[in-house]
Amino acid sequence: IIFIKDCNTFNLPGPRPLPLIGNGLLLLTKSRGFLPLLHKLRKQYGNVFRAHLLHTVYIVLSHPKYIEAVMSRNDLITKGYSYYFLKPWLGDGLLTSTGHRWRTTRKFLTPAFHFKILQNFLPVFLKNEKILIKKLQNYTDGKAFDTFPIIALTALDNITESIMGVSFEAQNNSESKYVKAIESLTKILSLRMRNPFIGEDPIFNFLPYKKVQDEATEILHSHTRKVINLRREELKKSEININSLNENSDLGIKNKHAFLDLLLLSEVDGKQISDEHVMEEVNTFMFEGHDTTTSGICFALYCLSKHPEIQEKILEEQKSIIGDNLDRDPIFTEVQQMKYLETVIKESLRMYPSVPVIGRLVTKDTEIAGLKIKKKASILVNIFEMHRHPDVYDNPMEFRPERFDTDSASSAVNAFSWLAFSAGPRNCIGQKFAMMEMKVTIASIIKHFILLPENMQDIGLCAELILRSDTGVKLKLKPRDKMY
Ligand code: HEM
Repeated sequence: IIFIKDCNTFNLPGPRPLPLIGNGLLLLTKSRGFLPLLHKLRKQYGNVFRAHLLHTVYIVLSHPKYIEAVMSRNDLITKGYSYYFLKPWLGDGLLTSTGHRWRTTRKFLTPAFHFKILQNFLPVFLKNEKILIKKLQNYTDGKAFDTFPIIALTALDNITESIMGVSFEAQNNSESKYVKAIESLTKILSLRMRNPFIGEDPIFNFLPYKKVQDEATEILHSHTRKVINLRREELKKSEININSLNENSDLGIKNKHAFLDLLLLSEVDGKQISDEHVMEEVNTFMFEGHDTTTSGICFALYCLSKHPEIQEKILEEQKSIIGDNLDRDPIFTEVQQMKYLETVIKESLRMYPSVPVIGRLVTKDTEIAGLKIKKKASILVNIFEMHRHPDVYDNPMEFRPERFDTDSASSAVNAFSWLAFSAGPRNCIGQKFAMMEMKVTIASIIKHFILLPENMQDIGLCAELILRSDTGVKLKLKPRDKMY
């Protein structure tokens, strides 16, 4: 009766809920079935539909008309129920927190991602890209291989050495417990998000998944503790203190390891930041800062492997910026000039957004684009579906970077129809960092190799917090002739 009342209250189309379980059975899919299921439901019920998971109503949006109305609001900043599952791992870090805690932390951390600080990370990305290129030389035997585990280590080194200011050289250790723990934990967390029964703590706590989750979380937390302790030791030995953090260098650049140093040395609301808060932010940024860019780089390489002509255009752009000696490292302003490469990355993030679905919780009765939404509803913004919606992008399955060429008359991309980095107050704080890292890494790979497609038809996309593939994001490599 409650569900029938709910259906009427929301006055939205959607599958008919069963007593108690709602649409729980319908949504019980394997990881690779989740995005196709949301696609099927969108086709059946339209750009906004509802589904019930036990006691929670989910409102799924797939069109900019509704999505813009949610993302641009300052009072819709609380994350949806699904983020609850992230708490044992990320606590109240920037991704999962809300209210005063989120506002003060966001304001305090934003300067750490200023472009003047980002310039200092270019040498880190260039150093790690060179180690990656050496490793990739071992994959030129003509066989297809999965790029994900290799790029994940590069991205992990990039985030730890830049914003954390410490080095573990994950790329030189082929087995990274950290990367493996993230993979198994995100699998369990996404299962809990999809499966309402496993989502319930009293059931989950008795399942073997709980033990796997606890073990993986401990591996991740102990790695984070190591990062923090190492940086603490280095700070003790160095001249850096709260006063030097606030001083600008000649270039107007604050301390280059601003992120972790800020957390360790500064005060918020008149108090030193607690150890627990520091842990939560470091866990959040280690995860958000490497798994997302890994997914972004791997799917971009995958798209490029199917488009030799686009690889050539990237190479042409590199020559026009760097000159004929492509072995020379780019400087910061040159990375910013790589506009064509940027359109390639945007187009690849359109088709393969690293974060395919995001959620918000409605904390008071409200109206969104003419829809009356009741308190406690959970909104799912289906970025993946919107990015492939034929009403939003013509021929959406065609890989066409020119869509994002701002000089071209045909580029008519509305600000809210490309949401790879989300938008509004809770957009991605690391987007400039990510774009620079992806440009540096992809440009270097294209300069050294020709990417060839692997013949498999089905890439088995899985929305496991981050977009992955259960078959691996595969391609083949051929060394590029040095004549360029
Ligand atoms: C291709 C790379 C990336 C993509 C596609 C991406 C995408 C996103 C998206 C869609 C959100 C919104 C999530 C939500 O509302 O649930 C987000 C938030 C966030 N991202 Fe990124 N991200 C990327 C890289 C990074 C990097 C490199 C960092 C850190 C250095 C980072 C740190 C964060 C944080 C901390 C948040 C939460 C921000 C807040 O709520 O205030 N991301 N990102």
